[in-house]
Amino acid sequence: MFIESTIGKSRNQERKGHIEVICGSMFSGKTEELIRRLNRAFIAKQKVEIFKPSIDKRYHDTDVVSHNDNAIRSTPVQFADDIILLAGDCDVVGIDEVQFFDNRIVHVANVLANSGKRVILAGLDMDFEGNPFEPMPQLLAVAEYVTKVHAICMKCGDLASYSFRLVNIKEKVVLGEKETYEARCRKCFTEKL
Ligand SMILES: Nc1ncnc2c1ncn2[C@@H]1O[C@H](COP(=O)(O)OP(=O)(O)O)[C@@H](O)[C@H]1O
Ligand SMILES: Cc1cn([C@H]2C[C@H](O)[C@@H](COP(=O)(O)O)O2)c(=O)[nH]c1=O
Ligand SMILES: [Zn+2]
Repeated sequence: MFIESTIGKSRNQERKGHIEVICGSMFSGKTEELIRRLNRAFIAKQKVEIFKPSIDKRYHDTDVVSHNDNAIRSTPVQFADDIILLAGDCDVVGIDEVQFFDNRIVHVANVLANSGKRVILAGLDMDFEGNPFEPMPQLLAVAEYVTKVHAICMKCGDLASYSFRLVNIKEKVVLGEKETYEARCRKCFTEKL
């Protein structure tokens, strides 16, 4: 469990920026955990700005929505660099589906954290082939705090780290939910490859 006791100081105290990454497979609870942290920042009366890539319109045009229907308002952005201006003077920046941004998101996360903001990023660490999903490896490298969450394997009930694609499409980016992907453990993921 991620411990927040040393972070998220109130607005009047001196703030040190940092980067948190929440990663894992599909259905592992990344968005739930992002929403949980952001809601606690709201409760602490911190100024929070939330973004997602505009490509992600699965559940809602603007809101960040989890697979179990938790939602939080967000601003969709096309380019990672847009986030720097839009974040303004906020204390906390949350970004979901970071795997859909290009490598500029690494620079953007560093700029925001260097200016004193708490930056919380959630995204897939692996694609449907089990390869690292760029730019997540770079974000994991620059983050101060990394949380890997796990889904439940739909084949055997073990912990799952992989997102198995159920349809025969080879492009890396294919938006979808349960009809297109299922969470699997390493054994169940690899035996079907
Ligand atoms: N195979 C699964 N393992 C765990 N949770 C699942 C699974 N399939 C559906 N869910 C649901 O997905 C929710 C997590 O959704 P979400 O936070 O959107 O995940 P992520 O952002 O990692 O895709 C869980 O609380 C649960 O209700
Ligand atoms: C594995 C994989 C996933 N995607 C897409 C499918 C979903 O639209 C998102 C992941 O959403 P979640 O909040 O993590 O459930 O990414 C993809 O485009 N390519 C892939 O390889
Ligand atoms: Zn399994």
